[in-house]
Amino acid sequence: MYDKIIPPTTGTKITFKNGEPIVPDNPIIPFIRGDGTGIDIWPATQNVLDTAVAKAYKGQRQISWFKVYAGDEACDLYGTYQYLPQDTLTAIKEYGVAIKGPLTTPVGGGIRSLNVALRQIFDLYACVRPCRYYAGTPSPHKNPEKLDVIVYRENTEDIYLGIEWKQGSEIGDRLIKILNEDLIPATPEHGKKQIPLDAGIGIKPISKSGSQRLVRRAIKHALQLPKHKQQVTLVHKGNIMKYTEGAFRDWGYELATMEFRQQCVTERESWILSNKEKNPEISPEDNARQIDPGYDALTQQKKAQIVKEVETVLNSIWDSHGNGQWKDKIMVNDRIADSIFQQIQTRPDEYSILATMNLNGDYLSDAAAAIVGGLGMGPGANIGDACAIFEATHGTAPKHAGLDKINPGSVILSGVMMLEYMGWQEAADLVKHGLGQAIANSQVTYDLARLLEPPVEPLKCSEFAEAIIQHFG
Ligand SMILES: NC(=O)C1=CN([C@@H]2O[C@H](COP(=O)(O)OP(=O)(O)OC[C@H]3O[C@@H](n4cnc5c(N)ncnc54)[C@H](OP(=O)(O)O)[C@@H]3O)[C@@H](O)[C@H]2O)C=CC1
Ligand SMILES: O=C(O)CCC(=O)C(=O)O
Ligand SMILES: [Mg+2]
Repeated sequence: MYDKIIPPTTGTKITFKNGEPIVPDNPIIPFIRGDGTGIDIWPATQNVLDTAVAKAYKGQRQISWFKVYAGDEACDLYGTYQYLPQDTLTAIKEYGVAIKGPLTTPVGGGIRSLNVALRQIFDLYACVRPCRYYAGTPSPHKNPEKLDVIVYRENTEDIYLGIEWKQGSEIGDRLIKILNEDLIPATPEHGKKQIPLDAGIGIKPISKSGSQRLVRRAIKHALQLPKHKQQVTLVHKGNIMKYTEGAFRDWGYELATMEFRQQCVTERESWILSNKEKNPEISPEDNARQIDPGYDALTQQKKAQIVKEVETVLNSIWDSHGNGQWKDKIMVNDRIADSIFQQIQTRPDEYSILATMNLNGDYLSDAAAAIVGGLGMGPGANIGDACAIFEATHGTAPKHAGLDKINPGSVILSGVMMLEYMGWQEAADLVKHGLGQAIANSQVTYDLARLLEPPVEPLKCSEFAEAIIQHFG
């Protein structure tokens, strides 16, 4: 079955039922060490996870790690350009749950991202990146503890599908010609627009099914959160990209109000309902005026549309959502992407789950991680219906590679997400506690040490892992 790797002789595989993992006490879990600082981070992570599992379950549960290869390490073993060998894909498919360090992607030319390829191959459509604050972590923000969000990033489409043509390539030029001469003129709303003849071209597909399965998972996750965090914000740049990003928003609302009608209320619905709660006699027109501040300046047709929206909401959900019942439902709202970048800084406590398309989520997860202490504190999970791969938000940080210096926190916390996904909450809690205590004691790596006031002597990557373990208690 395998060419150059041998699975552990003990342990069994994780299986899936209805999209959920069924985990034995001794699962075999493939891991990819990763390029660059992966060489430092992975041993530190494995040490912490194994010690936590041993302490929590006293030998009754244990992970059998299965080393598989990707990136530079894979080329060393399998030969030149063998960045993602079939062995690795076979192992992840067979064992279902895996964890990885970061992998290098060259800019401009060269191979396409191995990280993205893994997500696409295994259809890991939800990239889940929680950003929460650990007390004592230095941050450029005054109140970083107010940010407690989970970026739910669509992980398989958008421009990450990687369908693009280089400037000057034969097919790229043909495509521009067809668009300029045929397709754009045939679309009246595009007027006389033309694509510059010396452009590179990329395609941005956003599908209804892809958007809705992501939002479905985000809403299901919101249902598990404490009441005050039960909110899903659809993040988009739909004012500019109407049929991709705008459609993502519309499909998100459609899913929330069709599939989760009893559990969800949209922000606009909540305004309509609360207007009537405050003034039971309010006319649909006055209600419409209050939800749309520019109402009086609108055309008759637009006004009629909003009045109709008010009437429809009151007729369809007043009984189930009115009289304040909506306050116990999941709030689904939307924000324009550029605005959400400032909102998570200026009004962080107003947000919980941020459902995004691929590119926006990539940007937003780095930005949110920065608020709570930087990329060393940004874990992540790529989740599908029959597979999950856990990995940090950050990349290979090559300038720090091999120095036993980098912060392993993000991969360790990705391991925590994996333990929680497996239902091994006791071990996950030990790691979270140990990490929280280490940081609270200013036992931190260089990235956090340099921000502390006064600065402290940094721990090495491996020493930070040991400090976490010491604080298991
Ligand atoms: N999923 C993946 O595997 C990902 C892979 N990549 C790839 O990684 C490579 C390098 O990307 P790059 O743009 O440099 O981004 P990186 O995320 O690798 O690093 C950028 C900077 O972020 C800080 N940083 C990153 N990781 C940590 C950490 N664990 N602890 C503390 N600080 C950290 C460092 O800042 P400072 O030096 O200031 O301390 C580092 O120089 C590229 O090839 C890219 O494509 C990128 C993102 C994700
Ligand atoms: O794959 C890469 O090189 C970058 C991916 C990335 O930035 C991310 O997933 O956050
Ligand atoms: Mg990124």
